[in-house]
Amino acid sequence: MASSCLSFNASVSPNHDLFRRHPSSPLLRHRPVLVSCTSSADGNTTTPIETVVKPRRTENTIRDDARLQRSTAANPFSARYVPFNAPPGSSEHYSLDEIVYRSRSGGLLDVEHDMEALKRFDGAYWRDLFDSRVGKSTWPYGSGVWSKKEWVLPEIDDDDIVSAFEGNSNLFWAERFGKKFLGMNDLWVKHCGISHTGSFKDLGMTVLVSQVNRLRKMKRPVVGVGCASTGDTSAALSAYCASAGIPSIVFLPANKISMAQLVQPIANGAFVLSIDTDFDGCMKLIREITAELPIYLANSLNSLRLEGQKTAAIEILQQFDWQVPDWVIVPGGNLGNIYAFYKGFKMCQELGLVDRIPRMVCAQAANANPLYLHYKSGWKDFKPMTASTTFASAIQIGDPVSIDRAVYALKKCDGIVEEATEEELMDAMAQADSTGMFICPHTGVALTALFKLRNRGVIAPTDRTVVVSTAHGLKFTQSKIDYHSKAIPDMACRFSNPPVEVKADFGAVMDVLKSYLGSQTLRS
Ligand SMILES: Cc1ncc(COP(=O)(O)O)c(C=O)c1O
Ligand SMILES: N[C@@H](CCOP(=O)(O)O)C(=O)O
Repeated sequence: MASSCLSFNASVSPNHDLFRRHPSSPLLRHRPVLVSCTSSADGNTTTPIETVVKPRRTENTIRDDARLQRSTAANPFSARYVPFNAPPGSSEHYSLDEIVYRSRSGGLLDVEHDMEALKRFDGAYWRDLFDSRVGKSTWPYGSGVWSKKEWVLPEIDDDDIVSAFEGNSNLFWAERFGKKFLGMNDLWVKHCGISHTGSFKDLGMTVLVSQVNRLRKMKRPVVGVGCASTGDTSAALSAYCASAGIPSIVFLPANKISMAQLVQPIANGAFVLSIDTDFDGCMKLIREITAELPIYLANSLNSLRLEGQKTAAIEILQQFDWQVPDWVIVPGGNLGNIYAFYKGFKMCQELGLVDRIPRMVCAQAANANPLYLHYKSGWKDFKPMTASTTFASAIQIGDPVSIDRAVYALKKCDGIVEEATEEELMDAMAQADSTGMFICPHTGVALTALFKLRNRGVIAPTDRTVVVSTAHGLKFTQSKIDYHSKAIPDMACRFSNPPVEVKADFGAVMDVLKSYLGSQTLRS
């Protein structure tokens, strides 16, 4: 039975930042106080632990502060690798300190948490704990990922964590876009791209690079960390590695990523290989290379990444004050993220923070749509494909490594797969931008899925719907320039807004302004 750790006048917790404030703090005087608990040997009862909150020394860094306040009590939480969707009775498992990406049978792995240990604390405990850490600068909980550390990498030492205080991204109420284009009143955009390196990959990379940092301190054979990338994984990997002083190696498909993405690993000092193939070709190569050389694999084939990415789902629930949205729409490429979202929602349900999970939609570009075709075939045979060029270049992937994870997640949440043509995704991006957003083409793919599901009446006007925006629009300005200058062959660019060229002359400027203002008056 889970025991609530809420009590009044309780002693302070050694484990949790909430209690790093002095207990007489006015903030704590009139509210229930979380206490940290140790478990009894039988695992059924929990006991509060007392700790002394030591005063901060001015020469301390936030890491020193965290070290000072650290608990001496044994950490009751743990996690390990198991085969993904293992058959009942399977005993195969690996320590997270092992370097392993595949199960014995060659299948995917998953990080399995000791759910019984986590269940000794009830949903209210976890909600309050996570809420108490938001908006603080306490190491490492100032990060939206590490504020959920017990559910992510419970055993890592805070000192080994490499974090840019990622996560805690804004959940934007898309009021005007929802009303104007969809007749919706409860549409939200989770801006995962407003982040350290401009995409949701930071959430997973902080976890992976932290674990690598730990492995290197343990003298495990990891000389560098490598990935194949369509531009966002490489940016995140190189930034987190640079911050920890770890060499990073990135395999990029030549001429297939944006200039802004290409310059990120270059600036962060990564060893950048521009390879004359597509992403799937790069992925195949990095898998072969990491099997031969002491280079740790950083793509989402490595299930550690998904532990960080799943916190975006927990964050959405938290931002809605633990109310569950009806729909969450995620653009999909290599297909790790859709499973990460499912896992985050599912853990919240299993641990009693919420009572249900949302339905999810995975949105793909029609030019790179192997999951969509698989879904349309009634989940019959999965056929990898050669993906064609798409403005949503970060999801130009034809042979996604996490196909099994994605299918599992979508089946479990009664999910849907949709696709977007180039014209649809570019129009949707322009429409969103015209209401004050500045989204990436991948988010345009997700918005197209929303348009289609609204038009078919699958998503109702009042359904609370979250569209996950996966990268910052500033990484993809060339696609916006092409669209607004109507420079795309066979595309009407219906929502383009090209600049008006005018002579440096008062009369000429007056003329164009009068005509513009007239058109505005007529429209309103
Ligand atoms: C901006 C962006 N959106 C969406 C995705 C798709 O995520 P996933 O590969 O986890 O499906 C990626 C990467 O693949 C991406 O970089
Ligand atoms: N969009 C990704 C593609 C690789 O995905 P990953 O999640 O497996 O690393 C990128 O930016 O490289």
